[in-house]
Amino acid sequence: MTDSVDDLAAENRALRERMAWMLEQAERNHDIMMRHQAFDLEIVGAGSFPELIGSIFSTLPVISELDSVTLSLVDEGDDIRTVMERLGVDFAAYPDLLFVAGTSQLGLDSEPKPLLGAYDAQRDGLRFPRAEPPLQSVAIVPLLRNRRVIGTLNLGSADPTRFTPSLGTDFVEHMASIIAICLENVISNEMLKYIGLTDSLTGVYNRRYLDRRLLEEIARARRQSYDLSFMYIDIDHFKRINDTLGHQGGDQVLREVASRIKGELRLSDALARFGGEEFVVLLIDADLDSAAFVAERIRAGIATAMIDLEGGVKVSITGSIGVACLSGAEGGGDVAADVAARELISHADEALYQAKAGGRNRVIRYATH
Ligand SMILES: Nc1nc2c(ncn2[C@@H]2O[C@H](COP(=O)(O)OP(=O)(O)OP(=O)(O)O)[C@@H](O)[C@H]2O)c(=O)[nH]1
Repeated sequence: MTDSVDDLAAENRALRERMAWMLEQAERNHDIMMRHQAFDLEIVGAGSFPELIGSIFSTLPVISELDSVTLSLVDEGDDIRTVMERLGVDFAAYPDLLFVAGTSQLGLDSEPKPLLGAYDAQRDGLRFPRAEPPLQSVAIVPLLRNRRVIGTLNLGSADPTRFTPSLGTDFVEHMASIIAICLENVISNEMLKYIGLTDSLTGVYNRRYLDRRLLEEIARARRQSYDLSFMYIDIDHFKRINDTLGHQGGDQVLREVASRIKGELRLSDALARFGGEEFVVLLIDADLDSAAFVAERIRAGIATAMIDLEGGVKVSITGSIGVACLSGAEGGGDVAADVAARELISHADEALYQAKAGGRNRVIRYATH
């Protein structure tokens, strides 16, 4: 009798313990689900590429209790990288964001399915360039959009039992599908942004971008008391080039001139095509003397070497440049930033007019009377 009571009590205890464990698991799963739901909302709401990537790298390892999370993205022709860099993304800040030139370099099977199992230094080393502590198991999950593989989400754990080949993949696949949608969305948004801010013929910025940037830079230059300079560059007798070489020849000249101007600038300077054969340059932290010095280099760069056009034709051209400066010492006076911007542009334009009137192929500085 006592035995059976004892047995019952033991069984009861065991059942209670099991129940407590199950409750704990259920609570833990609920917790994980809630954290993932919050993560889904966070990434769906990301407004830009850096914001999305930042969320993935900072939040996902924490909520999933992973030791390493990296992304490999397919970037044929370096388009994504080029555009993001032009939009100011600093890739050095995202060492876990990796690019490959084609899907074949993702290391997936021909049927793109998640690969789960033990960490293999030879196979996975490149996917987890900075894994610390050393990884023991990994999940390589394809990022798919309309059956196209756009990359992989790489999850690494120091726990050898975390990812095993027999583990179900629904959860990681769901996570990867949301990440893939978000990635595609932000990348196309950033591409559209880029197209809206650049000149399709030459690839340099357009007027819309420069007008906006100029306002931001004026505000910053005032806060930090440095000089801003502005350059108006106009190709001389461009109409003749079009007349003799045709519009296509003229377009080639515009592209070459844009590239020669760019070659003389610092990364912080902004070059834009204002339309037609007019280019402008905004130079950050440059007084009138240094801007005129750069302008002189640009003038020489345009005039010195002949331009090779398709079909073996060579053409020699020159450009006229007007330079003006907004002094940091004055802080642009009391006028509003948009008024200061218009003044700066019109001063450079006035100097350009003088350069044209004075015989072209020259640099003229705007002089305050
Ligand atoms: N090929 C090409 N030509 C363009 C483009 N936009 C404007 N143009 C041409 O640029 C020329 C500008 O000529 P003008 O403004 O008269 O000046 P210019 O001949 O350069 O003479 P100056 O500026 O006085 O030295 C016109 O023939 C326009 O048709 C373009 O996108 N491509």
